[in-house]
Amino acid sequence: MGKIFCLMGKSSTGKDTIYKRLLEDQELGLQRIVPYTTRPIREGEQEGVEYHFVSEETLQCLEQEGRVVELRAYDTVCGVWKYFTVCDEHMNLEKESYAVIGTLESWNAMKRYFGDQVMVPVYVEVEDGERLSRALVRERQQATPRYTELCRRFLADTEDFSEEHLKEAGIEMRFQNDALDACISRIKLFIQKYL
Ligand SMILES: Nc1ncnc2c1ncn2[C@@H]1O[C@H](COP(=O)(O)OP(=O)(O)OP(=O)(O)O)[C@@H](O)[C@H]1O
Repeated sequence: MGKIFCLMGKSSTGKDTIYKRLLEDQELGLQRIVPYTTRPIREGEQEGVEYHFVSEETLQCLEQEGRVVELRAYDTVCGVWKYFTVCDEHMNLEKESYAVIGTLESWNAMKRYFGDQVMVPVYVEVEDGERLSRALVRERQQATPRYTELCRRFLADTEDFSEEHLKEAGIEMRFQNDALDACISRIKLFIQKYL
């Protein structure tokens, strides 16, 4: 049976960077779970790459079939957009293992759906001052930096990833992302024990 390795952590802890490197690693052979959304496709995006872009009707069908693993709905100025994970025909847990980036909420939902035997948490941490500094460097590079949103997320993280919430979610092991390569090596060794 394959595993699903779920990368979690506060904002700017390096989840996306680590995720890409893990997926590139041929020795691990981890697969991606392409998320679904009901938001319209944007220029430059491709169906099945960033997301599977589906209608509200398709979402309802998937829900009726019991295939929706977790769902988040956002009330935007363009209407309600839903982002969700589907256990679809592309998934083959008998043969493959997967990597995903998750929130604590999606982690809990995936655990309920796939069970403890399948789900493995990979929780990434960075000292707060360093994390804020990395977030700022990244935001400065954006065409329109959104510093208010950066601050909002930074503060929200404290509550979202409180020790209490981590304990409830059964997350004990932590990976410090100080030096990137060393952190990825530690995560790789950890993952290999399950494969
Ligand atoms: N070990 C590291 N040392 C220095 N910079 C790093 C390290 N790891 C990642 N970074 C940088 O920190 C920034 C945040 O990393 P990344 O975008 O991967 O984080 P994230 O956890 O996916 O963030 P978010 O959840 O906010 O999208 C990026 O600019 C990335 O290049």
